Amino acid sequence: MRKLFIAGNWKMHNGVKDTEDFFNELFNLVSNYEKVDIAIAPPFTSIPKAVEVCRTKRVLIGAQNMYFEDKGAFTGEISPQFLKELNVDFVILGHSERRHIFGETNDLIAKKLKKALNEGFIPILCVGETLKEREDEKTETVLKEQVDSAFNNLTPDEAKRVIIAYEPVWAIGTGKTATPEIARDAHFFIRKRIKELYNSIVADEIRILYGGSVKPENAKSLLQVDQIDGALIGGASLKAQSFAEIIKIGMEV
Ligand SMILES: O=C(CO)COP(=O)(O)O
Repeated sequence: MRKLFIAGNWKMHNGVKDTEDFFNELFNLVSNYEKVDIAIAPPFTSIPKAVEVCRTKRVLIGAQNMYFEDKGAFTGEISPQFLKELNVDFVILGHSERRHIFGETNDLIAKKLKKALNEGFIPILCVGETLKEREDEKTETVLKEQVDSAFNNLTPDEAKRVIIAYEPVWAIGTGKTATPEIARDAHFFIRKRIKELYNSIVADEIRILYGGSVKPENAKSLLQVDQIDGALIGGASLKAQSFAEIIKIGMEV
């Protein structure tokens, strides 16, 4: 049985003060959430505050990106060692904004994924097609390329530790959510591919989250789908109230 993973990706929102306020409010709204895993990826500069205020809580704190080298002349990049110093639990890799705004390639993402696993982080690998790719009926081709490239160099034990987030680019920040059927088909395809690359044990264990305009209003219909093992939430994770509502829905499905 895969435990639901409810994660917030704050993107470039919530500085230190807003981070502290968010968690204070969240812990007032939800105290009992042992049935699900909760995770938040704040901006780098808010991570120490998030780790501090969550010290006695069961909330995973993550980074939104990471480089694959430990140190060197890589202006603007963040070393996995620096994240370890901050006690970061997980790292989001290959988010569509990294792929499409900052030009990250499948090859670069694969290197980061291997490094994240070597350093003991839980990686959340994001995959997903653009609207044009979906309209051109290339969704499965794109997902296969992204998955194959990322897992190319991973052992079965490493593969099991990866969390995949299916985030169709056309559903991110647009208010257009994939229907539960579209999400289920994509998750099923990804899990089938993992089974072909490894075996059914890895495929059954790996968690696949859905991301793209998840909100309290649609969370139930998505989270109750058997193939959907949680959510990676952007906009609706910025406010404690809406994130708490989604956690409560996750506890009930
Ligand atoms: O990109 C996302 C999470 O990583 C989804 O963002 P929204 O929930 O704002 O659509």
